[in-house]
Amino acid sequence: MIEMRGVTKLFQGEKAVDSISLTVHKGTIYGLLGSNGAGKTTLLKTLAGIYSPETGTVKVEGEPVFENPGMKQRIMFMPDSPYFFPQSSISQMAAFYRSIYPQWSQSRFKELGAVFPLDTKRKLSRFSKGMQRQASFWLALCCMPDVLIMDEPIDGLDPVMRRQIKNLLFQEVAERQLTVIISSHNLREIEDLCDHVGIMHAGKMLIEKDLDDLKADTHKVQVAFRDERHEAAISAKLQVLHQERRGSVNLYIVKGESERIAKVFEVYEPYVFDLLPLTLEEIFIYEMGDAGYDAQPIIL
Ligand SMILES: Nc1ncnc2c1ncn2[C@@H]1O[C@H](COP(=O)(O)OP(=O)(O)OP(=O)(O)O)[C@@H](O)[C@H]1O
Repeated sequence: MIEMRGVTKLFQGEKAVDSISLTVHKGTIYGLLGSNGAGKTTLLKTLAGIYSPETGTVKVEGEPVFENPGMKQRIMFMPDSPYFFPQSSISQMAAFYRSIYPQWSQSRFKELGAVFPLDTKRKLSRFSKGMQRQASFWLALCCMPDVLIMDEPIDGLDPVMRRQIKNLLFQEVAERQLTVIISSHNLREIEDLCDHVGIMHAGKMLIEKDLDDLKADTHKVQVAFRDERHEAAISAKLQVLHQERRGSVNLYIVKGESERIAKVFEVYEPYVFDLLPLTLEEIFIYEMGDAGYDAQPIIL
C-alpha cells in the first residue's frame, strides 16, 4: 500500500503540490488526471522518492521512500520522456538495470522479446519515439518492481502496442500484485485501465475516488419541463455542475445518486426525462469547469 499524507512540494516558494493525501492499495491501478501544470509530475516524483516534500510523508508498506535505497529497488519510475544513457542499446541498458534492481528477471526479458519487436543491439537514440517508449516498458517490466509509477506513458504508442501494454499491466497486477500509478491526458485509456482516479488542478486534488463510484456519482439529465419556472428550482435542490438549454430541452450535469436525482425531477412531471451516465472525459471537463478551469468560447 502507498500512503501519501499532507504532502506539499514547493518550487521557488510556489506550491506545485498543495496538501495532498492519497492511498493506493496493493495490486490496483491508480490514474492521475489533471490540467497542464496541475502538479501531476511533481506528485509522481514525490511518490517515487525523487523529490523530498516540504511537508508531509510518503510511505510504501509503512516505510519512507525518500533516501531509502532498499525501497527504491522496489519502485520503478518511468518519466514522460524515456531516458537512456547516450549511445546505449537495449542490451546495455538491461545490463545496467540488472545491476541496480535485484529482482531483475532475465527469463522475463527473453519472453518479452516476443512482444517488443526491437533490435536489442541497435542504439536506442536511433529508435523512433514510440520504439523508445516500448523499450522503456520492456526494461521496466523486467525489473519486476512492486510499484510502477508512469508519467504519461501511452503517448507515441500505436493502438496495437497500447493494447499489448495494457494486457501486460493487467497480467502483472493479477499475477504478482503489482501496484501501478499512471498519469495521462488520455481519458479513454485511463477509463479502461484504472480502478481508482484522482483529478488534480493547481496543486490540489479536486476529487479522488473509485472509478465506478465516480461514474455512479455524476449524471447527465436531459429534461423538458411543462413549466419553465421549474428550471430554477432544480439548482436549489441538487448540485448542478453545468446547465444549458438545447431548444426546449434542458441539459443538466448533476452530482449525486441516480435515484435521488430522478426523484427531484419527477416532482415536476417533465414531459421529457432521460438520466444518462457520463464518460470520464465529460466528468473531467465538468469538474474542471466547477473548479474555474473552463474552455472559453473564443473563435479567433
Ligand atoms: N523543476 C521545477 N522547477 C520549478 N518549477 C517547477 C519544476 N517542476 C515543475 N514546476 C512547476 O510546478 C507546477 C506543476 O508542474 P508539473 O510538471 O508537476 O505539472 P503537470 O501536472 O505534470 O503538467 P503537464 O500536464 O503539463 O505535464 C508548474 O507550475 C511548474 O511550472
